[in-house]
Amino acid sequence: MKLKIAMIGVGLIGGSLALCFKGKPGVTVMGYAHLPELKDKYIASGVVDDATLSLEEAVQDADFIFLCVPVGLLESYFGQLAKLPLKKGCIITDVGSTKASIAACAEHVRMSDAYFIGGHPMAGSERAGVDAASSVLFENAYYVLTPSEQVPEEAYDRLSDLLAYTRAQIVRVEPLLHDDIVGAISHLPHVIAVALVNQVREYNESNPLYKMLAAGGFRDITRIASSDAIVWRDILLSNREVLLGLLKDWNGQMTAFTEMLEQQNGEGIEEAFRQAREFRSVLPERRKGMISSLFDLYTDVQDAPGMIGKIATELGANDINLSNMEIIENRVDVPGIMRLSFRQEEEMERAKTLLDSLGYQVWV
Ligand SMILES: NC(=O)c1ccc[n+]([C@@H]2O[C@H](COP(=O)([O-])OP(=O)(O)OC[C@H]3O[C@@H](n4cnc5c(N)ncnc54)[C@H](O)[C@@H]3O)[C@@H](O)[C@H]2O)c1
Ligand SMILES: O=C(O)C(=O)C[C@]1(C(=O)O)C=C[C@@H](O)C=C1
Repeated sequence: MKLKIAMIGVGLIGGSLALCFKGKPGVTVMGYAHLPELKDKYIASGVVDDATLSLEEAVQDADFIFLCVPVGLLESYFGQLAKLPLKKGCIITDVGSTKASIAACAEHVRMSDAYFIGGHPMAGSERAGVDAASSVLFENAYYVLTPSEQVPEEAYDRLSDLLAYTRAQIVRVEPLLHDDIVGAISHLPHVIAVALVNQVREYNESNPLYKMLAAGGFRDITRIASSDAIVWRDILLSNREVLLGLLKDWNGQMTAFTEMLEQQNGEGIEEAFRQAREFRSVLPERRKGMISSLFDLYTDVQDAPGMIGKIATELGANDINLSNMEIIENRVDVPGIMRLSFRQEEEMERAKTLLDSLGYQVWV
């Protein structure tokens, strides 16, 4: 059986989905690019089988159309698709990080012969663009689908079957509930991370020691502050009402901390940390396939330039794939610390054993 899949927007998410589908039996993945340079890039990157600058050509005879553009562009694409001839039974889906406004928008546009099923893979990264795409991004992640009651089970099953190639776990959720929950666990954290980085950025203007001393804690809580500005502008504006409520509650949390500090309430602070640790300890494990799930090792480095090459060579010679390496502290008078990141836990363990045996002081 032949299947044509049209990817509208081939960035981090569209590109990662394309990589999951490309090369599967009978599947052809066609990318739509809105700029000539992107069309060439999509083809050269090998993420799609072909790419076109014509939306009509991209969706012609497509069995599935994936809208993988920033949320703010979806309304315009629904409008354009409604005017194009689509294959009977074609499934249109999106990957937007909000669902209620998108579902409402899709309902207003009559797309003859096609079904719309909202979607949202709960996996991603702070990176953007096709260069960041990965075939394992969705492995073990949840993939939310939000079909309306008008969508026949047969269409829902066809999309779920196709998404099996992502190795994500499909979960069906109501759009409004999705936005409440994802607002709290994804959108609010992005706002907090950005606000925190900007607060410290302002302090740093008067004293660069802020940046120099920023260590693990600051990095851990602020990785997502590097996320794409346009993608996140659209997400936050689309889930505005939910976020306004969440920010009110967040201000309440901050007020509680302010009061505990004013009253020197040590017990209250201890209790807040205990409750948070308990809840966090029952969150799902770091999911292996996700781009953001790197396994880190740390080691002391005396002479950084020489050491980087030496350690990379040792790991390479032992077939250990290093995903990233970075000196996170490097002052003339103090030994630096090097962070080595691996995609797989097993590779990190092998690197640890190897570096231990070579006399490096290594810790996880
Ligand atoms: N980044 C994440 O972690 C994440 C996770 C899940 C879902 N999402 C959702 O996925 C969608 C895409 O986000 P992303 O992270 O892949 O962003 P991205 O910037 O990596 O990809 C967006 C793609 O859309 C293309 N594009 C921009 N304007 C376009 C236009 N007018 N017409 C056609 N293509 C256009 C860009 O060139 C790019 O290829 C968003 O709706 C976002 O909410 C993001
Ligand atoms: O890991 C990250 O960098 C992400 O931001 C991924 C993340 C999230 O907040 O968990 C971001 C947006 C999504 O829509 C889904 C997942």
